[in-house]
Amino acid sequence: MAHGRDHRTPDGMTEKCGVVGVSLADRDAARPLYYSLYALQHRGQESAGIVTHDGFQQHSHVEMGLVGDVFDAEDLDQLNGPTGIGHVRYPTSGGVNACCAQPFSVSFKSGSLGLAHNGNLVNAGEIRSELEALGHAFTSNGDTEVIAHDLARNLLEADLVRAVKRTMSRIHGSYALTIMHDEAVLGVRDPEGNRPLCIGELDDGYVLASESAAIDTLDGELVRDVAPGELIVLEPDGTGFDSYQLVERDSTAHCFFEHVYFARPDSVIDDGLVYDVRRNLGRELWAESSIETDVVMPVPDSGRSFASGYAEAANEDGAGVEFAEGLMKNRYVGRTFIMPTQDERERAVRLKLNPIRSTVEGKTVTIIDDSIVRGTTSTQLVDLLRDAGAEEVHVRIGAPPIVAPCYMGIDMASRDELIAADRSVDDIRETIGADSLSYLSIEAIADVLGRTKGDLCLGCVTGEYPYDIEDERTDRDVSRPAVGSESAPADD
Ligand SMILES: O=P(O)(O)OC[C@H]1O[C@H](OP(=O)(O)OP(=O)(O)O)[C@H](O)[C@@H]1O
Ligand SMILES: NC(=O)CC[C@H](N)C(=O)O
Ligand SMILES: [Mg+2]
Repeated sequence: MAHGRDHRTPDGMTEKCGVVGVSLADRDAARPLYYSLYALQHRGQESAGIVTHDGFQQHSHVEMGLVGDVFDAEDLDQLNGPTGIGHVRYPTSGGVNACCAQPFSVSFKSGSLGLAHNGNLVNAGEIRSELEALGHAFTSNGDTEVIAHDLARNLLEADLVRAVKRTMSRIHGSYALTIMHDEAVLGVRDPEGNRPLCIGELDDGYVLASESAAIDTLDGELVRDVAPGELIVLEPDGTGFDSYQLVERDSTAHCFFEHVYFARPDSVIDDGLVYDVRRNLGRELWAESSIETDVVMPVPDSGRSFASGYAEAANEDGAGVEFAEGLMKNRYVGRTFIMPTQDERERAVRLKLNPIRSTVEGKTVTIIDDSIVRGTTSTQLVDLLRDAGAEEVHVRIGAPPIVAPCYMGIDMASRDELIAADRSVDDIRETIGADSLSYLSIEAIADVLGRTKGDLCLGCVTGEYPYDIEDERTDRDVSRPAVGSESAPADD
């Protein structure tokens, strides 16, 4: 659902975006781009757009709204050309309006540029001021246009690969980009690997996408993840791709929350199937905080794979628990925690989830969810389950407490909205009204993801960010903090 899109503040935040890029041998890219954006709709619901190139000129269709509403058959027919990029947006920088909708198009002396961005820059303001001083005029107040202008400027002085490298040395923060320079399609992943991006092979071409589920939708094969700091250039005739490792870091900062909540369970991210990761996190959750219970129940949607792993591990231990889908989800209500007002979020949770009385009446129930952000979902569910006759309600969460905001592009609200920012686990338990509450440890997250803590971005659960955010704030404007300079890669 397009949660309260009209009510969002001009600098409102949130979720993530999805990017795609396609290069085909001998057919228009518009429909494959459209289907792959449809597969990534969960990553952004504010606007959608496609830019293609037919060898002579660029074609663009970008509008506010959901993928299915933004494009009709006629729009797709007009998007000519075998190469193109696409975007679904959830704003993290700039307005919630058509000016900030993507892909951005820039025309300049040596060609045309289209650019789609998932992520959030922390030094966009600084670069914008510099470019403005050089005469660049911006049409939006977001961070993505800044990348497009910086790259266009570099392309006046350098070849494609060198220009991208220069831009990568200037921008700081998280970014997965798909770019069109004339008919060439490029993919770039930030040096910390914070945002996902992968490459897929089709019968007649190649595709770049935020998540592999988009490649599946096109009946393609996942080739591999784009490496942190890597540039991929798709051959314009769909026959292959070139790779350039432009920036290398000693450590990465992969967003763990991508695996826990954002991505689709059927996507493979950084070599791990999200479904398996969530099931294994659920198994760890049982190992760390088992409790006697009659019924284990997922909080749909994102809690599902965690709960199946939890119940499986419990039964392997001889706990004899029943696994029940006892919370019915209204399929027309989407993600709730991103809604702008508390009133709307509460209403949405009630609209979204309804318990099946017979699965809980007279029973000890354990509900499993991936995360608690503001506590809206868990508070209401505990209440609803008690009203439906549950004797005891235990809550198990497949992530650590969210104690700090996210500056890299997820709606983690401000500290004063986060239920765990200044409360102990027992205080939270009391606030949500549960008989017991346990979260998963940071160690378990790192173990299951097969990474050291130093290679993950854990800012929202530790308050320590892998980016040097100088001016950490408590409001919702994520474009303001400056980042300390990192060693820029040599130009050549
Ligand atoms: O503590 P809160 O502020 O309520 O936020 C946490 C809840 O929000 C998310 O679900 P959401 O409804 O956004 O999406 P989902 O259907 O993918 O689980 C998450 O999965 C939790 O259920
Ligand atoms: N959610 C995202 O990745 C958003 C990309 C970009 N920062 C924007 O706000 O448009
Ligand atoms: Mg949920």
